[in-house]
Amino acid sequence: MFYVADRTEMQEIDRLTIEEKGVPGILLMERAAITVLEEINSRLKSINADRKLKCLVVVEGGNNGGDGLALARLLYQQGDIVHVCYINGISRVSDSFSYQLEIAKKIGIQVTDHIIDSDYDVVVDGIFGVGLKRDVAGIWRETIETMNGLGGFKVAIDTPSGVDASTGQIMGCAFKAGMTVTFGLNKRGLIFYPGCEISGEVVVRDIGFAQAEVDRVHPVAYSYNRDDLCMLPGRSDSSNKGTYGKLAVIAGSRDMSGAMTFAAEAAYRMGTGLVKIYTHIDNKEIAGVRIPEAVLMCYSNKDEAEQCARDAMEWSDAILIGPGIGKGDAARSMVEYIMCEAVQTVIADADALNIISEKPDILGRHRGPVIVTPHIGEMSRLTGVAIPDIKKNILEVCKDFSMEYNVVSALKDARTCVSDGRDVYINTSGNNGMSTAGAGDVLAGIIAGLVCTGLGAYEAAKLGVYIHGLAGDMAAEHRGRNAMIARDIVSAISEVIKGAEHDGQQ
Ligand SMILES: NC(=O)C1=CN([C@@H]2O[C@H](COP(=O)(O)OP(=O)(O)OC[C@H]3O[C@@H](n4cnc5c(N)ncnc54)[C@H](OP(=O)(O)O)[C@@H]3O)[C@@H](O)[C@H]2O)[C@@H](O)CC1
Ligand SMILES: Nc1ncnc2c1ncn2[C@@H]1O[C@H](COP(=O)(O)OP(=O)(O)O)[C@@H](O)[C@H]1O
Ligand SMILES: [K+]
Repeated sequence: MFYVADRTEMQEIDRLTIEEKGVPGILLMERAAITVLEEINSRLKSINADRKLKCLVVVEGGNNGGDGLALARLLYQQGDIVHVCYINGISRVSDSFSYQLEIAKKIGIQVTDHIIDSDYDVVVDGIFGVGLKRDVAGIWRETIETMNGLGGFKVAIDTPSGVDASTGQIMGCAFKAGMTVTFGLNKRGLIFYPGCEISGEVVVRDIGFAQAEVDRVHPVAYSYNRDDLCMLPGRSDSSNKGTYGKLAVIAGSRDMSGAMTFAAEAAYRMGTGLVKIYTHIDNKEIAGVRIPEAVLMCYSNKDEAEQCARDAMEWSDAILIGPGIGKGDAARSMVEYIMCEAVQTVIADADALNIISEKPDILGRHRGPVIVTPHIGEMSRLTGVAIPDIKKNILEVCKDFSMEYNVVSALKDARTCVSDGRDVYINTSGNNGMSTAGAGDVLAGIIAGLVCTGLGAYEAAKLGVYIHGLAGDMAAEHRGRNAMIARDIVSAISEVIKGAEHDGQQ
């Protein structure tokens, strides 16, 4: 697990380290510059350590610029050719910046207020870091556009200037980096789109912030890496299929049979003991062929659908409802009954969410844990917030919705967020090949499977989203991002989780 900071959290960690622990800011700045130097050297001088680089370092008068000046000095002292462009447009110049500027000038680095056109090997952006507060315009915009037009290896210090460190939104215009070296913690703006697309390779380097300060600030957002697969529930030698849960999948309708099979198979692949599919009678044959491991109960009218919902409630340990059920009377009646009566964990996806959005009070009446898995369009219907506004604030929307309804929400997008209303997981696995029909049904099945095999609702949703992305990455490796389809994601689940399997108590 690693924390992902926003602007204010990072500024507070800076402040606590400097003011309360007494670590001089200038010391942090030197470490920051050394880490960027190391990253540049390891990429451009690994074959020939004597290679002389022609470097442009563009700075403004804040601490990001101070980092830039310290880096310029280190490059110069190791024998590279360095030109510094100091824009000199902001009125409040930081003390550390002034200090660095004095040294730079004294040791003979050329500093001008404009970019000298040349063939640079390295172009460094030390204009704005986490202090960026408003849209980039005027002289700053012109400078960034000029820098984007230059060749060479583009390096951003801490954040590319113009990227909002908290949201990843572009503030008017932004430096397009090949690498961003960011300090202490990763930043939300370097993970969310479009910020992540222009940050290039993101390298997170420690520069001496104390863990105690990070813990005190306790950033709201975090993400997983492969070590977190150890959270997968273990399997016990003395188990039987009842040990790993009974999952009711209420899915599929007359015209939609794929959703139920994707979800059911994904749940089985995650280790669920028994899956029972409740679906329209027209899907009976296809379910038997596509997923013979599942038990089946079918309905052909609203009364029978209601019987199915009652059976699901009595029989199962967890209920997944929604994929492909449509919005007919039978579906509405099942959704309302399950959402209001179930005491076991309910995973509500797809059409269940569309039905709920017409009667949102249903969601407030749940008796057991609820996980909702809307994509942005479904969240827009649930909240009435326009899609572009959700996209800009996906983390807050996810957190606020979860808090309002006391549910776990997995708000699906290229960077899915999962929240329980208190903190937020940001997912970094997955790829654009997953923008394919049925990928969401697979996710719902994976999460349901994790609930059945023993995880709590919040952990199941977070780990499920992470595993789903890894399976998508594996599918892309096998098939390519164009050709992969939802079934390939299901097939890849076993490859993702088999390395992390362990024995354990249930
Ligand atoms: N604290 C530390 O000692 C350490 C900090 N470190 C480094 O410092 C960075 C943070 O430094 P920072 O807080 O000085 O802000 P920074 O990003 O340099 O911005 C400068 C100023 O720009 C201005 N401004 C904002 N938006 C603008 C706009 N659109 N157009 C025009 N002007 C705009 C705004 O000033 P304003 O005009 O609002 O008064 C702002 O104050 C951090 O990312 C890391 O690299 C590390 O070395 C570790 C130690
Ligand atoms: N560009 C992308 N990068 C990462 N994940 C993606 C991308 N596009 C889609 N996904 C993931 O694929 C799934 C698509 O779900 P959804 O939109 O509900 O599809 P469907 O309704 O067709 O099943 C989500 O989990 C989403 O996060
Ligand atoms: K920068």
